[in-house]
Amino acid sequence: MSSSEAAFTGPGILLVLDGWGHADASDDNALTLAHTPVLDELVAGPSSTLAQASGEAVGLLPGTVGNSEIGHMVIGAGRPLPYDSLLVQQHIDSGELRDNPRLTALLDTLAAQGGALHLVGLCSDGQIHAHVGHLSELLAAAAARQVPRVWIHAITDGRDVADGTAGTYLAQVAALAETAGTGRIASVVGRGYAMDKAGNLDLTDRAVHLVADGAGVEVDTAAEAVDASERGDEWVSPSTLRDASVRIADGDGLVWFNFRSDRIQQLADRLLDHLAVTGRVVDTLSLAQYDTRADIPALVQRADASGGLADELTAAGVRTVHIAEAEKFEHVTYYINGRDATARDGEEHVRITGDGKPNYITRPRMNLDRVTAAVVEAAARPEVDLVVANLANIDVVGHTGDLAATVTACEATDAAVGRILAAAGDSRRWVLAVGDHGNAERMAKRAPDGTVRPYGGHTTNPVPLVIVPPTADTPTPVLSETATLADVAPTVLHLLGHKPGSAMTGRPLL
Ligand SMILES: O=C(O)[C@@H](CO)OP(=O)(O)O
Ligand SMILES: [Mn+2]
Ligand SMILES: [Mn+2]
Repeated sequence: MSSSEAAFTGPGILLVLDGWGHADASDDNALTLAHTPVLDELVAGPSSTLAQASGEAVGLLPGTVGNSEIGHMVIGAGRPLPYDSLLVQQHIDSGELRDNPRLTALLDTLAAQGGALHLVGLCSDGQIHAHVGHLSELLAAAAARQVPRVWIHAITDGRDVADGTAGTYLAQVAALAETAGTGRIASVVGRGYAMDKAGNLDLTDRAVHLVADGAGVEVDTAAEAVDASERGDEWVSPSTLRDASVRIADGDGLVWFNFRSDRIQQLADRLLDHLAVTGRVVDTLSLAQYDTRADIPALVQRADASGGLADELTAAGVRTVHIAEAEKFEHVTYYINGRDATARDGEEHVRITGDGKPNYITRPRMNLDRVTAAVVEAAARPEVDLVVANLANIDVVGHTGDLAATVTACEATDAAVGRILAAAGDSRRWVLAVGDHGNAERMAKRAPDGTVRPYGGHTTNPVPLVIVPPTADTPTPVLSETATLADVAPTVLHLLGHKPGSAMTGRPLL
């Protein structure tokens, strides 16, 4: 029995530092540029290793950057899960998507009755919410079934891919439509409007009226809409193509091609509500399953993510408190529990909110102080066996692409981790700190045209995974060299004195 086994079993804190990736020091690594003495000491210690958090290690296509959804799902499941993007690609490669009976029925009805097909989704190859290759397959399917009119409602990115690339992707979409022999861009809108997930319905409704009614700035080309943006690709004003001036008509069809639900579902529900109240019946499908209020049939079903930490902890009667601010609340509850929002017996959810719509560049601390205080408070409760928390700053501020703000976010996170470690020591709790994917360690990227631009997106880098003993005099475990996010749940169960779940393929790291 290694010493760490005896000394470590007891209450703890599972702390996800969102966007905390590992890369060598460089002038675009906000984490190494920042003064982070606490994190530096953790990463340099013997109970620190690097965990793979992207690509096949977590159930993504090889070479695909990690993301918060799959990151938290795999942290909770204790095994890689085939993510929606991978499942969609498999259905495309096998021909199943094109022949999907739900899709062919919709397309054949449109062809027979002369209805238009509207395709709505994020136009980039970021692989976090969508991929233009999936749009290409839908265009080919529509062409094969002779749908008379196919309109593309393009959402521009600038967050999963470098800002300033939307024009390139829209040109690619036009070329894909040309190749498919059908499809034209009818509208263009930034994801800031179309993919808000924080309930800012004023933003969502701008996208609703654009897609449904063609209400937007009139432009002659999609590039004109992009070039007119004063706030980058994420905030391209809702723009309608003059020579299309499309509105969705009764009897048309609508297919959503984002494979990830959390940032498109608000638009999907609002748009379907608007169509319903304006008397338009529109057959709607989504590429993958959505968590919308409306029941939207999906072309590709999700992988089962049950049998993870939440199920195992509930079965063992372990009491947990899950804490995050709004930006990452679903991640430490719904996703980490295996896409299940139901709080288990013995599970408390604490959602920290702030005041108003923060500008993360001017407020890189976000609501970190409130989140930290909630973690410290939960850690002091002896009846709480496990605190599960997410500190959002490194990722959310990293997405601004602003290096200075992200450095500040890293430094604030470092101090917060120091406070949490002190609270853990006071209540003799171990801490497992881990990133869910990389982000801040790479804040610039060479664009296709060779220029180096700010980059706020995720990375394929491994993430630090550190275990801190409950007290200074407890032996410090030496962690194995290689790990993946699938090893977190088995390790947490081990640290709580339980064996890994039978569905888990990851293994305890000590
Ligand atoms: O903000 C988001 O929706 C994505 C990036 O598009 O990041 P994350 O996976 O960290 O939520
Ligand atoms: Mn994340
Ligand atoms: Mn992110």
